[in-house]
Amino acid sequence: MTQPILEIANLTKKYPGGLTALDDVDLTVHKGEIFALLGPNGAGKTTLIGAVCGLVRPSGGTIRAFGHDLATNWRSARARIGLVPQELSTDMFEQVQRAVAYSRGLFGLPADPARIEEILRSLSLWDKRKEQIRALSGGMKRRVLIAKALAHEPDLLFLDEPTAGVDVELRRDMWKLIGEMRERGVTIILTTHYIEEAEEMADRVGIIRNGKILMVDDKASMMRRLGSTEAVIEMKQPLTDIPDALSKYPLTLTAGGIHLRYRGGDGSGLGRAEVAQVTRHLAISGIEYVGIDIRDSSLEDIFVGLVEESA
Ligand SMILES: Nc1ncnc2c1ncn2[C@@H]1O[C@H](COP(=O)(O)OP(=O)(O)OP(=O)(O)O)[C@@H](O)[C@H]1O
Repeated sequence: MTQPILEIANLTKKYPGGLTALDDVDLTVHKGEIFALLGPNGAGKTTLIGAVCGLVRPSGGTIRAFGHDLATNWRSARARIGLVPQELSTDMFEQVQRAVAYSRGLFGLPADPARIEEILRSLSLWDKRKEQIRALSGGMKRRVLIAKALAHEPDLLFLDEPTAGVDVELRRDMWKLIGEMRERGVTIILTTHYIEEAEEMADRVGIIRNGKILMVDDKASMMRRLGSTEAVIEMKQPLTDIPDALSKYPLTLTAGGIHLRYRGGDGSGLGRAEVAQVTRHLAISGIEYVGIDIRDSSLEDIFVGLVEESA
């Protein structure tokens, strides 16, 4: 996973009116990876995708895709990029199969009914191929968007909030489908509000807010770097002080001394090991406790923390 497919440097977008939607963004995505761009509403995710797909004109910076500078070599790079937008804007009266075949033609590729059939079947759209898009359910419309984006067999696929507003079952199907596309060698960049989605699917996660990339890392090292463990040990009798022998651990007393709280570790298991040491010490010292509640931070906790910190 070393070959860069997309290299973005110092990318800035100021919209007329003065809003800076992208602020000096650097980002490199490698061949074959699933990259999730995670950020709250208005963070700049759609603008970033739009800049790569030629829908938004950057105010500054460079974008290279497949080794070509998009400013000078846009057409050949764009033909290898697919975009699944958030919403279907055209084609409502068109039949599914024709709309998908048309998308392929837009990129100058020869018609290939067998390929279109394969795409429609893989998205469970084959039975609906003769239906008008407007007659489909929301979930099926979303599948049509994906089929249209895959029709010209892109090497790099952008999915802008692929599962926003879809039910749990369809979300699972989407995840499966994205996994299958990756197996076929497609590099995937998806935007999402759903931490669960980034956690489940992505190899690497970029967190964006106010047009700035706050952090890019693979999930495991993000958790190691920013993760922590929290535990509440419920004492049988309230403690007045933390025993001296436990002073090296990140402990506090709350709930009138009934709760001995631990907050520390680094997401690598250290926190749990330290909580075990604390309870062992309590047992040896004859200090009784009646329960332990222990929890490792999730990517969600990390995301919320980062976004709040930068607010
Ligand atoms: N055409 C435009 N003109 C002016 N401002 C715009 C335009 N498009 C987007 N913006 C603003 O740029 C900022 C970034 O918007 P963008 O749609 O890129 O965010 P996003 O992260 O995709 O948000 P969401 O998750 O809500 O889709 C927002 O403040 C938005 O209002």
